[in-house]
Amino acid sequence: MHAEQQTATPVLECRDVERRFGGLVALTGVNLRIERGEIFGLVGPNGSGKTTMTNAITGFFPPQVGSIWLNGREITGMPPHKIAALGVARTFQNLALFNGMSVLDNIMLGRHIHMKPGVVKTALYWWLSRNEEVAHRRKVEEIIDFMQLQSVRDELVDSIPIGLKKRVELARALVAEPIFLVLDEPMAGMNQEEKEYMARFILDARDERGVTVLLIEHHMDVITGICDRMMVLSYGETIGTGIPSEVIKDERVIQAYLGGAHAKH
Ligand SMILES: Nc1ncnc2c1ncn2[C@@H]1O[C@H](COP(=O)(O)OP(=O)(O)OP(=O)(O)O)[C@@H](O)[C@H]1O
Repeated sequence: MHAEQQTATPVLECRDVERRFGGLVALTGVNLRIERGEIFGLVGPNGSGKTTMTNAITGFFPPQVGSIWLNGREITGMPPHKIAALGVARTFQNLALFNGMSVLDNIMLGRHIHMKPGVVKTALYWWLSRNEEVAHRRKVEEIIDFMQLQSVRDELVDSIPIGLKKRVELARALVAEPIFLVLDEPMAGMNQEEKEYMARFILDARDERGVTVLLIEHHMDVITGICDRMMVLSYGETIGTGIPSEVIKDERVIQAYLGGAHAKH
């Protein structure tokens, strides 16, 4: 999808977002519009505000100024679990898996937003709960197949390599059946082959599961390879937005980021 295919209601819209931490302005005047089915890249040097942006969108650190909209509904200031329940899933820059638990159980945790709580219900309507559990398990198995994790499904998550751990994180996000997926450096620490696999899974998540993606990534080859559009942050401000092949030629972007020590290929 390209910019000219804009839909009436974007999946995600940020209007004039500002986030401060004490005296530090981590984001200011950030406007962002992500259309349905886009893979949107967010790049910038270390400390430019990328993770702050994901934390603002997912409700962990709401903006103090501006607003955030999901499918036309304002979500500014909602707690993270409510935003998750509206269809936003994320993976974290530093792995957030539960060591000591299997790959399967880690992925199963991603279903919690679809599980109905209540001991009473479980006790009185055990048969209904069982049906529900079967449905959750079916979804989890579907995603394990989709992410090609069958061979490690029963392994402890601590015992598998980093490339597979990142895949488990993506699987856990996908079992939540999100409409919008925020990926914070999903390829960090990966070798070339693992990066290519991950890029393929992200494309398939969009193409086969209809997920719209915000992708934070330092590797510019990944951004230019799979993103429809991108935005560049520098010191909390937007310095470029558009189609990757054009944005990477912008002099300001080259100065702030691509020509700097942070660019990785
Ligand atoms: N919880 C916080 N408390 C205080 N300062 C914070 C907090 N989170 C982020 N910051 C500051 O906000 C600025 C932006 O940080 P952020 O982590 O969003 O950058 P980033 O672009 O994601 O960097 P990196 O590529 O290193 O992950 C930095 O100066 C950082 O120190």
